[in-house]
Amino acid sequence: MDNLVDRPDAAIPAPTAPGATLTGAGRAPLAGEPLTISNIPAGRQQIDDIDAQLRELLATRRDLSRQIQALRSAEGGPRIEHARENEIIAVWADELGPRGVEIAMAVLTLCRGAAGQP
Ligand SMILES: C=C(O[C@@H]1C=C(C(=O)O)C=C[C@H]1O)C(=O)O
Repeated sequence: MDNLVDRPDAAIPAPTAPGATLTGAGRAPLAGEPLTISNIPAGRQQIDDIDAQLRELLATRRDLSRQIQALRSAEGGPRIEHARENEIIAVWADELGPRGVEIAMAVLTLCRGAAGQP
């Protein structure tokens, strides 16, 4: 697929990965870096790419979280630690307000799962 991000410099090489996006500087965007688009399909492509990255990160986070929970359970501890979860929620709240709290709680719910649940 063609790169849909604005690339004023025609000499910029094509992205190496199919569907990969580049900044105007011809490199992959850094996390948190603002991206400028000039049409709706370009913006939607960016959003789809970001959503895919978020899903991958969530899967990695869930795997790590489950490993920690299993280690603690194996040591006879509780699978869930509310104090740690409250610290995490507070960070999200500081950054994003009430919606951050909702997202943090959804993330924690995903990562906790229930016994025998994916
Ligand atoms: C991963 C852990 O275990 C559980 C899962 C957490 C998480 O997904 O962030 C946080 C606290 C615990 O309820 C941990 O204690 O760090």
